[in-house]
Amino acid sequence: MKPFLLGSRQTRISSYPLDPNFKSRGFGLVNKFTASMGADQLTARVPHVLTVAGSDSGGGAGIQADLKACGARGVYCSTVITALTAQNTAGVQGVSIVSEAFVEEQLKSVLSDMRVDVVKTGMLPSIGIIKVLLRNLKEYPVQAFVVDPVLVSTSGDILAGPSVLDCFREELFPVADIITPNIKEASTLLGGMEVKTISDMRSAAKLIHAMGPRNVLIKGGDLPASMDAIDILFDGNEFFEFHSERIHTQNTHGTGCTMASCIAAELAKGSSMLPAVKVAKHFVEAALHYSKDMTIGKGSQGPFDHFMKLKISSQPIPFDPNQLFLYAVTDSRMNKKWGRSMTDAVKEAIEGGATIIQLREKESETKDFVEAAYKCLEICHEFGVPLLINDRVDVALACNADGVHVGQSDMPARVARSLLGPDKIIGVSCKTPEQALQAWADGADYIGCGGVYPTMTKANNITVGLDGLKNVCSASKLPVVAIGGISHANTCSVMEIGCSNLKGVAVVSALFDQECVMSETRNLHSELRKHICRG
Ligand SMILES: Nc1ncnc2c1ncn2[C@@H]1O[C@H](COP(=O)(O)OP(=O)(O)OP(=O)(O)O)[C@@H](O)[C@H]1O
Ligand SMILES: Cc1ncc(CO)c(N)n1
Ligand SMILES: [Mg+2]
Repeated sequence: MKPFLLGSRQTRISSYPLDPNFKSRGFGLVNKFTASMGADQLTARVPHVLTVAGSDSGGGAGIQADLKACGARGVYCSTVITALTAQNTAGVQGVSIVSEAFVEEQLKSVLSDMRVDVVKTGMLPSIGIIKVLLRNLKEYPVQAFVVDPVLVSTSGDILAGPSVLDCFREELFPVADIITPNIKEASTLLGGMEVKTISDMRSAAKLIHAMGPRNVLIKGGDLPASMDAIDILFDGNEFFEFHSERIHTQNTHGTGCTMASCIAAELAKGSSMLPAVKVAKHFVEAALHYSKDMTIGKGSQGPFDHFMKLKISSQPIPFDPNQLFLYAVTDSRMNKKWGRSMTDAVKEAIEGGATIIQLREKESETKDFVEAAYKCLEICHEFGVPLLINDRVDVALACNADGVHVGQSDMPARVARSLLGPDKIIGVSCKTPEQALQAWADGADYIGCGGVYPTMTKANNITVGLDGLKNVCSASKLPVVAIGGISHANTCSVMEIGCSNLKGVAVVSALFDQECVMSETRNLHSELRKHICRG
């Protein structure tokens, strides 16, 4: 990924909206609600973008893109719908324009009640709707006004006819803090002027700036496919070029709406214009990259995944207590001793029957750990086996592992849960009934109890014995896996303590400090199965 090439000199862009010198173009710095707010309310404020745009039934562009972009960027988004479109991945099949009166009713409902920081517009299909909007913004001033002059969809369908062009140029643009035309829109706004190169984009930005907006961003998504995706920002003094790698995908439906919403969201959070555009550009690039192979419909142009969560491979494997049956914990020192990579160790253990894997890496650099964890996750998911990371919540997040295992002196399970969300697996090492109850209260999924027997793997570890294990199991509301010095030889004694929530054994040396990981895992698996048969 290439760095952004921002202009060599950094011109002053009004630091917005926290800079008291900043004056929004059209609607003044202070919204009625801000002025009447106490300090307490200000500290608890939620950044808020109101989008005034059309609905896309396909969910990729328009209002739906705006909601998702703001949600992904941590900003509240309210919506005033100007038109309904029947739209999908093939194009626009129909448009139904909302009446001016009802657009006004929606505007009043939102603006008279909520504190809106930034208004962003998309599809504004009639002069009447534009005028209603401008009138209401005068009555309810906001801090910034972002205009995406939507005219034609990428599929070539008209979303706002030529009749609105004069009103755009004469009334809307002069009060906008930024307008964000794509190449075709820039050309149309300039009476058909050719916009095909970076140099054309610069000329167009300058000419459109003369129509009155504070900033003009010409988006280059539709430049020839061989070029990087380059956008040009002109603030009246200086040009800034934003370069990103062109992602080879058809899933670009809604990139423009998303870009403008993301700029609006950053402004609502208090950013100034230049960093807001930069963040928006990064966001669109990352989301396109993530979604490049996604399929939603039969048509040629798909939407992208704003939350970057839809890929099957990124879905965590849900927790099932039976996964604790044969719990393999890899050990970096043992792998080194036997000349194995972490991935080889994981693969062999899974092929031998391991039902869950934990990576316990005490030695390698974080970069190498993350890289190896990625590869292990791929292998684990090929077999439907969850992958947990010992101690390192950061590594689990970075490689999107299925969860973590934390000890009593690691990150508290409650904090890990808030960072990892409700779906990831969290295990906690416990030696006492009190710790087991705490783990349950903190939102853990299972307990690792031990050392059951003395072990060389963990220095200075207190051995709780079979009695300690029994105490923890009896007190625990969570499933338990026994750990510490467990091998083929003593597995039966462990599993026969008579606690139904003891679901399996976790092993390190018995699998990995051995010549053949796969056959040792297989042997242990058959030993465990004997217990099931008896139980
Ligand atoms: N294939 C791509 N790879 C990387 N960035 C892209 C790609 N296509 C578009 N972009 C970027 O996405 C943003 C939106 O630009 P684009 O020119 O596609 O807007 P648009 O035509 O208004 O979008 P749409 O009409 O699909 O909502 C810009 O930052 C652009 O550079
Ligand atoms: C509703 C709507 N707004 C904007 C666009 C432009 O992407 C679209 N395709 N549909
Ligand atoms: Mg486009």
